[in-house]
Amino acid sequence: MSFRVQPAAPARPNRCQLFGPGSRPAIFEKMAASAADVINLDLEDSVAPDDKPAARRNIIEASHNIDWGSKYLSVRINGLDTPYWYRDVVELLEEGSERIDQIMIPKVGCAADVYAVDALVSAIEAAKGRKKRISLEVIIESAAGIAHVEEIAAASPRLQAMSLGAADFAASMGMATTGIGGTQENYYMLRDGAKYWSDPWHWAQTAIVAACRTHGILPVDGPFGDFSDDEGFRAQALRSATLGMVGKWAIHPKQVTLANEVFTPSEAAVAEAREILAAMEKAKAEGAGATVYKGRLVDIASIRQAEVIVRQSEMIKA
Ligand SMILES: CC(=O)SCCNC(=O)CCNC(=O)[C@H](O)C(C)(C)COP(=O)(O)OP(=O)(O)OC[C@H]1O[C@@H](n2cnc3c(N)ncnc32)[C@H](O)[C@@H]1OP(=O)(O)O
Ligand SMILES: O=CC(=O)O
Ligand SMILES: [Mg+2]
Repeated sequence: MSFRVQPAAPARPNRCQLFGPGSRPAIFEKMAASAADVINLDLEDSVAPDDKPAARRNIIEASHNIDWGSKYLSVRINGLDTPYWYRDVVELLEEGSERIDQIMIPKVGCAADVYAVDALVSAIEAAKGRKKRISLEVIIESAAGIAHVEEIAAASPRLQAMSLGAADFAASMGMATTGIGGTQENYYMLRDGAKYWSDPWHWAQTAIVAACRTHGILPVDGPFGDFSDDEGFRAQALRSATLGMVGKWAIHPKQVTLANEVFTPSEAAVAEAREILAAMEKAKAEGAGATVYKGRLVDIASIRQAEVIVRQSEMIKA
């Protein structure tokens, strides 16, 4: 480990972030009753321009009137290139209740984008005497966002989470696809006439995970657009979890269970992790730094790997 120790990410479950348009208040109660850890009420791309003011009102009212239970309540504001974002922040924090936990900033391209929102949030909190310190989350969904991902991750002590937004990311990168996440028909290797599909989101995900882990932020996989394709969602989510992401968005309620399943360590995985820890305790007592578990090497690094799984499981149960 570097002399600069890797900070821990916020210790709260973030297995599924359920989205819903702020212009559709009829679904807010259903979102609150869902099994998602995080709720994202949207003011951005799922809300038509003429509906933005009404959507703000709906979200402000819902922050006062709906019982959101223990959910982490986040509101996605509009991008900093629009005329809407400052009113989103001002109205939400001047009139919204203390129940709002977080603001999500879309299409972040550099650290200064986060700094600008942080400054506005800080001023309103102080002016209004708000008690709860609002946290921030960002979406990496542009060429600039991925190019500056590390400085963005370091941009504010308020920053808790960072998602990959596959739809806007694909558009910004000029990718030849209209698919939101998952396997892309034309992204394959060819060998002896057989196609082997590859993952075009992989490099962006790993860049996000590395930036997040460096700065103690939760890395999250964004939307999977085809909500009729459960197996496609599961495959994408399993890849994300394997790479170190802690959760995934749901853009339809049926994706919540799928995300929770993938991002909750299975009993078998936890049992195995505990066995590895026990095997290493025994090795340590015998003066060894490495031993054999089920025919394979485990050593002191295996302790750290196993602890990731045990910690995740205990945090979810708490
Ligand atoms: C690329 C991005 O930026 S993604 C993030 C922004 N996008 C969003 O927020 C979109 C979120 N999702 C939605 O708006 C909707 O789910 C849609 C438009 C995709 C589909 O909506 P519908 O056509 O109503 O879906 P469907 O008929 O299958 O809904 C089934 C039930 O779930 C409810 N429901 C639909 N969406 C949601 C939701 N996001 N949260 C909670 N409940 C929901 C419906 O009201 C319906 O309830 P009912 O059985 O009591 O009648
Ligand atoms: O905002 C999300 C995206 O995929 O774009
Ligand atoms: Mg987007």
